[in-house]
Amino acid sequence: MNTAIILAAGKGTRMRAEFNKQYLLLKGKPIIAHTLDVFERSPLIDEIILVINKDDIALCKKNILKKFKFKKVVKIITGGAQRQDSVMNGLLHISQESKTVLIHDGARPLVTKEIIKRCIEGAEKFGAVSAGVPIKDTIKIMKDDGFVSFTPKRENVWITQTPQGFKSEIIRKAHSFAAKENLFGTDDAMLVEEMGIQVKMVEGDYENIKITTPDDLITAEAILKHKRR
Ligand SMILES: Nc1ccn([C@@H]2O[C@H](COP(=O)(O)OP(=O)(O)OP(=O)(O)O)[C@@H](O)[C@H]2O)c(=O)n1
Ligand SMILES: C[C@](O)(CO)[C@H](O)COP(=O)(O)O
Repeated sequence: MNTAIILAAGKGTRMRAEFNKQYLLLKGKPIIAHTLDVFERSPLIDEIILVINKDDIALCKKNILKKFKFKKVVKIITGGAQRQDSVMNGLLHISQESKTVLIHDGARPLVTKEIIKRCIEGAEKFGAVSAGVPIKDTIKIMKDDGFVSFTPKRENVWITQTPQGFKSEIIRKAHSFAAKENLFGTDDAMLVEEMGIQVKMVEGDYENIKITTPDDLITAEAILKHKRR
């Protein structure tokens, strides 16, 4: 059984919208509905755990789940203060039979069934994977004083995306380990790496952007218009 944990319990601060960015419309449809739709339509996903803000539950049930008839959303869980806490809450509710878990940002609505497939197959084969794309620009690692510390070789630098996929026992152990050691990661793969487990990068898509700031909405609209999705 394959489970998707879809994270939508953030505050969307950087979006500077009047309400949570997950419910902003993209081509007339809420961002979170776009995201859920791709996982709903993937034949490889058996169940979806949706993690949202407590205050959004009633609206989400009415305007998203009922309206778009998502049948694979088996549980709606409230998130936590940090993304990592929201993931942990989601992990506590996956089915016992779940062998593979994909963890995905609800704010990445342009994910595709092909990326989902690569992440599931990669997680089954390697135990831990992350979607990503090779960086196109040169990266500078900075010192606190604003001067460059060093420039990593571009061929070794990827932009991390989601989904990130894991064998369920690996990601459960990683989050328990992080909680015990008081480790914080901005993604889930970091926590697995901290346990000395290698994470394999799998091909994401440059269009699989995270809707974080207002300009990302313009980019996403343009991608959807161009793709006529
Ligand atoms: N406590 C949190 C924080 C984030 N997320 C989710 O994790 C994804 C990636 O986080 P990000 O893009 O940073 O969203 P926000 O935290 O809402 O944005 P900001 O940092 O601008 O407040 C988003 O789908 C967000 O809803 C979550 O479920 N729970
Ligand atoms: C998980 C992630 O999307 C990988 O790039 C990113 O780390 C999420 O960061 P955020 O600050 O929670 O958006």
